[in-house]
Amino acid sequence: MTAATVPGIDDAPTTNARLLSWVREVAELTRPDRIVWCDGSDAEWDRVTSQLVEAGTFVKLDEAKKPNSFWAASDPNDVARVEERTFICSVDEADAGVTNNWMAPAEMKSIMTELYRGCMAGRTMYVIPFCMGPITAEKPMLGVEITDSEYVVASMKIMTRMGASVLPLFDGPAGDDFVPALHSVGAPLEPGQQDVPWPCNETKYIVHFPEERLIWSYGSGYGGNALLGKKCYSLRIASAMARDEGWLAEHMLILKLISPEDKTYYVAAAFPSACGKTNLAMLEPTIPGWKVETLGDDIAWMRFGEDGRLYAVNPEYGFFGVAPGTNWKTNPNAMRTIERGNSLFTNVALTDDGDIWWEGMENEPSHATSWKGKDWTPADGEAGEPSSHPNSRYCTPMSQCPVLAPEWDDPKGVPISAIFFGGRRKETIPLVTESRDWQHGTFMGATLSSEKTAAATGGLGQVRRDPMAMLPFIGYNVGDYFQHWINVGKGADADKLPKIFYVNWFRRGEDGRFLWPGFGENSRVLKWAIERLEGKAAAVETAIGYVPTAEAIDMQGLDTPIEDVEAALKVDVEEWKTEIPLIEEWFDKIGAKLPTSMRDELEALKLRLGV
Ligand SMILES: C=CCn1c(=O)c2[nH]c(Cc3ccc(NC(C)=O)cc3)nc2n(CCCC)c1=O
Ligand SMILES: [Mn+2]
Repeated sequence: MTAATVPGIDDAPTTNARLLSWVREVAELTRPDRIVWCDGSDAEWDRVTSQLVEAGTFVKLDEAKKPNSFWAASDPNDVARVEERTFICSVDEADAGVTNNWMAPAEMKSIMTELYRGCMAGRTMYVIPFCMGPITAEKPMLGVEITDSEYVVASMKIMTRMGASVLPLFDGPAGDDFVPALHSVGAPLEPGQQDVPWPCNETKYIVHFPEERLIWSYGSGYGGNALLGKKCYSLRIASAMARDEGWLAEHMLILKLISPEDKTYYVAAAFPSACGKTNLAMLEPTIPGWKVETLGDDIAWMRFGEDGRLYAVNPEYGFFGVAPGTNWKTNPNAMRTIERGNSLFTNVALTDDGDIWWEGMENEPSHATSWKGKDWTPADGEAGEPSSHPNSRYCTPMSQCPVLAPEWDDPKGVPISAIFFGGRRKETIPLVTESRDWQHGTFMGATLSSEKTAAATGGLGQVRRDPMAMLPFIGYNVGDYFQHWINVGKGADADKLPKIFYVNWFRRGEDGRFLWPGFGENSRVLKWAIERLEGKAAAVETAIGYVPTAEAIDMQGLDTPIEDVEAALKVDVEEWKTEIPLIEEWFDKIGAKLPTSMRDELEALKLRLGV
């Protein structure tokens, strides 16, 4: 059987020659039993979700509790991004840099071609045309994911604009530049062989060929590895595009802040995973009269507008959020979004009455089915067996978010007034620090540090450098990435650039208690930052940047003792002196491609600290 005879090969709803020949080539190699061109319709959703229920991958939730929603359990060995199996296969190794795994493109292609050979036997090859960002953009950012996973088809309908709505674009000028993204779970089926609920392969490769704008993924069915429009396209490939074309593809939320005087400000913020980034994106401010609306919780593409300001769009169409810790206190808007249904829940607990539950959510069930498909009770939780995996996810349509900003789909994007970098540090780093200028702000982002989280496999709790929270997502050399940020600043009108701030919600006192109440109270920090932009708020110039005194923070209604706020804001020169060698170690690791201006910023910091 050649590709030409695969059922579905001629159902192509497009005349895009490049796409047709790529689909034929892949079908030739992977040998699927049939080809389905995805149209993103509700009928298609019903087909693939029913098939997943059939296969035992999905359990349909109670219609009254979560309409049109499903619980899914992955293979316990396929639960997170696999950073050690993620590669940037640039032509030159130097372009991958020290923070990426690299292999020569030709070698990687020969290895993966053999893995792909016949890998879709017994399966359906789905062709998913999608668009990252508004389809009305001047230059729609198109991609096509080929996959043999129904789970991916269902998830991509939530996370991207996909199917019939984007197809016409493939027959227009943007159609020539679509990013091909090939995915297989790597589990061919022999005739008559019974499938498993979560097919995957012990051998996993998540590979990017940046110069070709090409993505090859094999062996994992899990979100970050398999939904290729997200981390693979919108960050790793897009960051290489952005470097070449003079824009920014960043791991940032986008939120809209509305003051009591009805003034609007847009903020982008980068935090490593599990730092509460989605909670900030959907914040319920505690200070009267202030409102937050959401534009995105994970990725921001920022381009200069005619007025010289940076305009951000969110390339995604849904939220793929960390479930544990999400509840009616920490993120009521996320809870309201998922309550509306049309969502997928992976590696969370299934309650006996057909709903989902996870650690931190209200109303702990006395019995449930754990993410491993086993009986679970709170006693198991106490015995260290959580009901849900720490990296379990909800996948839900953005359009259902009650505080979604009306301009969420505006192809122009929104003008960014402030950029926040932040990490999870129990000491040294103050609650909020304003940068001296763009270059100093770039240094803050470049030296961002955070305690490790569950989103990636590996140790929990220790501090790691995570520049701009992009460490796992930079599609090229990290030193060149910093240089690109510096170049963006140089090419712009200084007073049109967003002001850069650094925040840390997680500082603890001697007794180990959190000094700052966080969550909705973070609106007080956002307010201070906005007032700084307006020249209305006070700050003290310190060795590390401009830091508010506790008095400069709006404390009305806050029952946190002012001593705690002062401790949260303290710049302890001695502590910072211990930070310097850690930064030097990080800069030495980057080596020759580290921009001299970053070295200069470090030397200037040492001077200001009296090191
Ligand atoms: C917009 C909110 C950002 N944010 C925070 O600002 C934040 N702060 C903290 C630490 C903290 C935890 C509990 C309390 N207080 C009580 C009463 O439990 C205070 C601070 N945790 C936080 N979290 C949860 C992090 C894990 C995902 C968080 O998301
Ligand atoms: Mn993320």
